[in-house]
Amino acid sequence: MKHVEVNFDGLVGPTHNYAGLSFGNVASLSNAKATSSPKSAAKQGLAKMKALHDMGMVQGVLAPQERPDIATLRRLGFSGSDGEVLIRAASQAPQIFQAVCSASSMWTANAATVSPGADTADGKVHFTPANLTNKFHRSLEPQTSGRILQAMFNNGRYFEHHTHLPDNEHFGDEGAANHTRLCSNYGHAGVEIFTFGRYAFDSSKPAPQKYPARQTFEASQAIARLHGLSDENTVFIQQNPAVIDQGVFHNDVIAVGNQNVLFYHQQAFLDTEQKFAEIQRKFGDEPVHFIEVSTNEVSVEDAVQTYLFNTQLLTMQDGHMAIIAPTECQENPRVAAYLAELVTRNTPIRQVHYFDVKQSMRNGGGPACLRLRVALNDTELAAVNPAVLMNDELFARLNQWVDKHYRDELSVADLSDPQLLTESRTALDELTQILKLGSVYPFQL
Ligand SMILES: NCCC[C@H](NC(=O)CCC(=O)O)C(=O)O
Repeated sequence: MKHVEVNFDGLVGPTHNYAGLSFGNVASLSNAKATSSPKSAAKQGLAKMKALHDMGMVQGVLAPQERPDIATLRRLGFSGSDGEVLIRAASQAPQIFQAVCSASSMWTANAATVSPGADTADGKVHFTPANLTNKFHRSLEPQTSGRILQAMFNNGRYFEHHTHLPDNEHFGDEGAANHTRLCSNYGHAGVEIFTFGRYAFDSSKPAPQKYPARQTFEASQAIARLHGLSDENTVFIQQNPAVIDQGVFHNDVIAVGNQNVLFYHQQAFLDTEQKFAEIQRKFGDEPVHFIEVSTNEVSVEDAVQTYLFNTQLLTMQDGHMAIIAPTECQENPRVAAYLAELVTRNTPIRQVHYFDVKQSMRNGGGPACLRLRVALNDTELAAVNPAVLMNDELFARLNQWVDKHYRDELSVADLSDPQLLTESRTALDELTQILKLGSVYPFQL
């Protein structure tokens, strides 16, 4: 049986904007209030999806969420017609209003944690949407993420969907951005590495001082239990609190893994030596390539600015690996030199491909944030809703859809235009037909 890793990229929604909502995420705060381009953001994302499809990867699309989120504004006491709710919230509580307009569901690495059937006790692929409790604008995502994932992986024989963890900081869960899976082959049981930022129930343990640790140890453990993972194929490792305080708000800003490679920064973790020995022991006889980037080669600051580690590490059809990097890496001489040298070393990584995803980068989301990985065998892949898988026709159709519905420019002030709500709902209604998702949005239920 053949096994592949499918990347499901988030399609950028029509309200993509820069509102400075993510304390601890340097790019989000420094680009607050800049004018965005939802149309070019969506097209940059689609171009990356199409390029990966053309490289021979199986590529999927994950639909965006309904924004502005009128249902949440009603829960918060704003009333009247949908237009009145919007106008009232925008004038009475502009910050809350901006948060319910965020297109942050585009970063699908935070949509869920996924464990492939090779790792789970019942042999099914398990999905748990991330509760994203640390940021209000992101905490609005899990229910709709769950419905969209159900509509994409809609077969109880192969796919198991869990409810997101309790909505509380103790169980703060950021999904696959803090989860890496190493394996000798996508179809073999692997080692699932859960990286957490702090212990929720033990304040004596190390924790960041300046910026929040979004993922807790207890949340990571709950996901491993829900997914039926064994001790022998899980490792829990703490992120170095000092790098969280330098803007590494998710582990995928400082490390990325694929198959037998873990590419990481020297300062990424705590107890690195001991934990890597555990990873190697659980991985088995074949050696893991632990590719460490030292602080001398690339500083944490450069890593945060360029997203060197928020890259996709993909196994190409010839068995070698390629790095999918943002153009910010190419523009930084130290990082560009590092990558040029890396591909000449004796490791599985042989190529680097640069992509312009600047619209997403300005909010702190690189190529890896934009995708959710799902390792599947042939039978499971055949059970995935085929309308969400990228091909030439879907690429053309989605580009036309973006051209028809998206604005070229959007400023924070434009978010209170009632017309934007109508445009967004019209676009999403049509999208659910293109992707054959059925009714997934609050306005459709
Ligand atoms: N994995 C990348 C996630 C980036 C995301 N940025 C944001 O939500 C910024 C939105 C804004 O500031 O408008 C976050 O921090 O969770």
